[in-house]
Amino acid sequence: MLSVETLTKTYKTGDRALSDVSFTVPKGQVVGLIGPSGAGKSTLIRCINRLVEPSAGAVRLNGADITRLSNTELRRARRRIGMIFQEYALVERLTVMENVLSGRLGYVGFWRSFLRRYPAKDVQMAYRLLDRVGLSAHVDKRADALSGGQRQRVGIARALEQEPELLLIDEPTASLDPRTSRQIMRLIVEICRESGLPAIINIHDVVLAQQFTDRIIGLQAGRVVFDGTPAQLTEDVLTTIYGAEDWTAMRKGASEDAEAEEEERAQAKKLMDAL
Ligand SMILES: Nc1ncnc2c1ncn2[C@@H]1O[C@H](COP(=O)(O)OP(=O)(O)OP(=O)(O)O)[C@@H](O)[C@H]1O
Repeated sequence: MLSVETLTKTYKTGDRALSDVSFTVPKGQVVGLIGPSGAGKSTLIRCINRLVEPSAGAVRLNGADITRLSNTELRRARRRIGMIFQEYALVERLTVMENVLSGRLGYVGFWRSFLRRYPAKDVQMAYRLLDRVGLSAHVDKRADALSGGQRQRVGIARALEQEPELLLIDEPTASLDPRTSRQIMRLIVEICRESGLPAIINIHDVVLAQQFTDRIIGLQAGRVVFDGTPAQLTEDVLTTIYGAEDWTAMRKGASEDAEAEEEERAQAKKLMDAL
């Protein structure tokens, strides 16, 4: 379980990015983190793994307060926090398997990883995970030969190869088309449920967050202004989080995406019927 307690961050510039943010995420729960640009979503994710040092408050992962750890202890704790990124962060010239195995870098010694001699159990786990994310047929391909959706699947398998106790996910679908985005969100949520992993997903796409996550936390100017189920996220709440103008624009964008996709589907059906 993850517990964030009165977390506050003030940058050196004086910007107060987070104010007294508190919530807990139980095992297996997927939380969508939403809010307008500058609300503090990235800062929150980065404070949880201490890529950004919090100014005050605590972050407890299964009991241990991450904000109080020494550098050595922090390195060890970070092994247990899997990150998934918008731009995948793969090593392009390495194979799918090698990219997944790099999730073990925090565990194996330097020479072993340098020589790419991973223990057999790590390799077995990587095969199992690649099968789970649907990439069994692409194990030996170079990362730069994959589609965006396949790359993100490698990113997911690499994070899981760390045997994490928490997943922090930053805009996992921002570089993907709407259909692939839904597949990736579905995969992430299924995996978290089946392995009891808590996850926080920083996500711009409110419709996608509502469709797939268990719970949504809305940030505005560094404060939690909504914490509830997707069903509780009403138009009124969204207007409060984003402001009337921005929410109307976002909603219009989302319905245009859905219309474009419907159109695409109809075209594809016509083509199939004509064959
Ligand atoms: N390194 C930094 N130094 C100073 N201020 C920062 C820094 N990083 C972020 N901020 C400020 O902290 C606030 C929150 O920024 P943050 O990037 O966390 O928001 P966000 O919700 O992730 O935005 P976006 O959706 O645009 O990525 C903003 O006011 C931002 O200007």
